[in-house]
Amino acid sequence: MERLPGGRRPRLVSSLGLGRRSWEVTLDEERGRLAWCDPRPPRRVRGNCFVPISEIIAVEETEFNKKQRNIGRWQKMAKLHAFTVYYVKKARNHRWRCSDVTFWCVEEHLCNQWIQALKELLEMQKSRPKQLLVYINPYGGKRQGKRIYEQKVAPLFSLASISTDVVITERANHAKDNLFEVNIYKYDGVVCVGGDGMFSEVMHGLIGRIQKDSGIDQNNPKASLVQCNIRIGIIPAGSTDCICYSTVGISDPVTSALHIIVGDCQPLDVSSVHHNNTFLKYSVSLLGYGFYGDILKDSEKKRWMGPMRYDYSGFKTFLSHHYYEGTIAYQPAKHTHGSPRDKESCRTGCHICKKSEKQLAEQKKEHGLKHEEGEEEWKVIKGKFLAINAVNMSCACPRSPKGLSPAAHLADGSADLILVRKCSRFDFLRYLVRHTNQDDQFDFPFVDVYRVKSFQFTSKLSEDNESNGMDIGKKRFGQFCRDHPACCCNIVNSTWNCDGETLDSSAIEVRVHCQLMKLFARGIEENCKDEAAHSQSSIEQLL
Ligand SMILES: Nc1ncnc2c1ncn2[C@@H]1O[C@H](COP(=O)(O)OP(=O)(O)OP(=O)(O)O)[C@@H](O)[C@H]1O
Ligand SMILES: CCCCCCCCCCCCC/C=C/[C@@H](O)[C@H](CO)NC(=O)CCCCC
Ligand SMILES: [Ca+2]
Repeated sequence: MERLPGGRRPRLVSSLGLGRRSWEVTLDEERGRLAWCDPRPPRRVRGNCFVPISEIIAVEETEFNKKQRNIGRWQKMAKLHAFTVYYVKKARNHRWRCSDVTFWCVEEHLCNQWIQALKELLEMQKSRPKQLLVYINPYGGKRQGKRIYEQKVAPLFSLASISTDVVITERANHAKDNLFEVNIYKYDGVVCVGGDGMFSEVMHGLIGRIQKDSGIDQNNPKASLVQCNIRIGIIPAGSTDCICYSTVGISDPVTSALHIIVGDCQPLDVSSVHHNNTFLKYSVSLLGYGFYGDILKDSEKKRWMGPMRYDYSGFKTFLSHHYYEGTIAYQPAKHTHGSPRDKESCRTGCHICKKSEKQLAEQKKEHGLKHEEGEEEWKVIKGKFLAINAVNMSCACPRSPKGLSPAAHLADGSADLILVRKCSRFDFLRYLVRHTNQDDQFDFPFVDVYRVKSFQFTSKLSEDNESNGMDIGKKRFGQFCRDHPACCCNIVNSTWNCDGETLDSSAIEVRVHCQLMKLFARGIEENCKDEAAHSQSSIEQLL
């Protein structure tokens, strides 16, 4: 066997046919890649290509005649043997596609040797799922979930030899209830086909099931929750698909399916939301009061409009320009090094999230499962707000590719609390427009942003009701402030939008749980010029 530079020993090096030419193909186990190079490349064509083994989807013996173009004299001289390697091809804007390359040779045993070596290496990729539980919401987004799964995702899972149990949901909460009944521990992951609402259901089912099995009471706001190690994969087929977009960089079913196949793992912070020692919900993307709560409440009546409902209700809510009075108390996130005003965003392998992971592991070692509530200071803010948004991630989505808080981290154990105070309609519009361009949306005197590990909110109305008893008269006399009829000050409460679902209570207590769950994703990759993608395009010129 030949030696590579530095005396390293490749697993296999052979001269194999690719198209009409003979290539030197190397399976380099140490560098973890399959490489092929043309010893005599035609002018202006680069003759080196490689695929990381971690991004190979499958390898299959190929019936040569079916797959190949005319390869000239070789075909006439002997029976040829071939194998095809399916791999991830990275395209623009974080989009992944399944590409393939077929190598051929005359000796059957050489072909088999290659297939076996590649299969052995794929078997060694221990983070790849073998068995998945799939929930499909047939009514999410544009009602394409079932078609998307059957046409785009299932064939890839089957190519990668992943076996699946598929449940097509028949009602809301079907998936969540089902996760309390099935043996979840036999699966390497759970896949949801739908939008953020469907993801939320599956997350509640999984986290809830793990706490139940571990004897943790979710109603205790101070409980130290048990991490969920069964990863969730999101095949986007909803209206906003913010969680998929913010963790993968694109909302595209094939890209997400490939991240699942290669066994990516992205930890995710989860916020628990309580009211009066009662558990309400978990949130991973947006907890929004005021503007986003009102949009959601209005849009729920317009579900039949599909994804367009958010534009319609967004416009209506913008015109109504309601603001709400209340008090926020928060604990700053001192453990994390970033700030919401950072220019750098959370990306694959983020060092800030890695630090939090280390801290979490140390905490666990020291205190076991016991929760250590730091006696850290609470800061209190009273005011009139158009929007109160708490985000655990950037909340990037196709409507706003940089999101509500562009520098928020996926797994640092903190949330960004954004307070948009009473301002004119024009200023609020300027603020919204900055979500769609490169300007800083926090650079306004009426916008404040804090990185927090927990917060509480009470509306003025519930504070007044608590101190005076329920003032029914106030409610009956219409919903606007009687002292200032034109001021848009709303004496009824807004609603909390919790990852796209409304909460029943306006007074809430929120705590961020660092890396409580994991996704089949790797965060957003830096936009580097990908060497492999370059080489691949030159192969295509050759074939
Ligand atoms: N078979 C079903 N019938 C009715 N509702 C369902 C069914 N299956 C799931 N649901 C519910 O539908 C809600 C919305 O689903 P989903 O998130 O997939 O779509 P969406 O609302 O269009 O997208 P997004 O959440 O991204 O805005 C979920 O909260 C889920 O509980
Ligand atoms: C003049 C143009 C101004 C445009 C401004 C655009 C700003 C868009 C920011 C979008 C932020 C989305 C946050 C994600 C929230 C999800 O958890 C939730 C569930 O899917 N979606 C909504 O509540 C749906 C929320 C829909 C908001 C429109
Ligand atoms: Ca976070």
